[in-house]
Amino acid sequence: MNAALAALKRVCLIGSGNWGSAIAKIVGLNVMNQPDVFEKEVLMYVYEEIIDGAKLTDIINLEHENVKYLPDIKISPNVIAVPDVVQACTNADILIFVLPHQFVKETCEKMASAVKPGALGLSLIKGFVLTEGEGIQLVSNIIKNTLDIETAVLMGANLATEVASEMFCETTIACHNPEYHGILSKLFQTPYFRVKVIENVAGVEACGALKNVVGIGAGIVDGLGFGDNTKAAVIRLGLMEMMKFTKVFLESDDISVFFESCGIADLVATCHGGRNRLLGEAVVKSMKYICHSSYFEPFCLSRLFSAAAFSYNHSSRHMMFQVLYSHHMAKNSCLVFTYFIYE
Ligand SMILES: NC(=O)c1ccc[n+]([C@@H]2O[C@H](COP(=O)([O-])OP(=O)(O)OC[C@H]3O[C@@H](n4cnc5c(N)ncnc54)[C@H](O)[C@@H]3O)[C@@H](O)[C@H]2O)c1
Ligand SMILES: O=P(O)(O)OC[C@H](O)CO
Repeated sequence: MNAALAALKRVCLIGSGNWGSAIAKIVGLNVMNQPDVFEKEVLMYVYEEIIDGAKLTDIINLEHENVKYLPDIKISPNVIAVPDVVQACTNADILIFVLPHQFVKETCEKMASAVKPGALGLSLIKGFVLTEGEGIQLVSNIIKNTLDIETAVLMGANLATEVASEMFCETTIACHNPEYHGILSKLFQTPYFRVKVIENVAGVEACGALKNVVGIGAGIVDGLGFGDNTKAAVIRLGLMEMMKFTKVFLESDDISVFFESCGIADLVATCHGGRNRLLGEAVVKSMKYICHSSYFEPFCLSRLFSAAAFSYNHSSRHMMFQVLYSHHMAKNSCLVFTYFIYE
């Protein structure tokens, strides 16, 4: 192992929402319990908000609880909330990114001059970044290219509130450099949060992003009251589409990744207990009918990474749900999630 890897590691968290706060609980305790591996203090960048007249950072530092995004869960006191992202990342060796994907690029640009050369990035962000011109990009590539650091990912069937309540689950970490595998396990593994580390970063990350789309489809099925058999069909078809996407757009034939926690397990968890599922259900219940080719995006804001078209004909009970997620990616190529459900 090289000298840089052997020195004590300073960890920071970039993001502090529902998942960021749950992960802060794990990382804070693991860092404290391994003083031979990690520095004790973990700075956590918190996008400042005022809650009942008080700053969220002050509340977290006084009460050791993120009262807005993860109430009733205590975070260990060595996790210090800071509102300045540059302060949070300065001198850190491991930077854990857990922001909603739409904020990642601007946040990295602010951090660029302060990040330690040779630091390791780790993205827990599930989504793709869509920009005019460059099309769909992996979040890990945005971090890697903006900060010039190696970037790993962590994805899995990890609904934040369940993890925070210490209910058993598994997760998948992917990192190209095997020298980091051990330290990443030490940072995240607990008796209830079981870590497997592999090397297929793009495959793991694609699973985390694509399952959101299927989760919205599952919510639509729930909203329409179509039952568990239909939802199982959507999950199966969705998994096949996820595989097809990674083969076509990431040129990856590695299907083993779909059988890790980041794959089928996260798909099932999201389709039953995720917010993407809630979104799909809420859209159907609140709107009943959405014209064909109306754009889904305004309704779900950041939750969908691309434009989607949805149509439902109530009288014939025929539903079609499409996500045109490759529209901007390559000229003349367009892979489409399409669910046809007839009764
Ligand atoms: N919640 C889960 O169960 C869960 C589990 C696994 C992965 N994830 C993924 O983790 C990522 C973060 O999700 P979350 O659930 O923690 O978020 P969240 O929806 O709970 O919170 C949103 C966060 O964004 C912050 N924010 C708002 N405006 C901002 C800005 N302009 N700049 C920077 N930050 C801003 C808020 O302060 C808050 O911390 C997502 O990619 C999500 O898919 C979530
Ligand atoms: O609430 P969702 O749908 O964003 O899913 C949360 C997590 O990704 C589940 O692992």
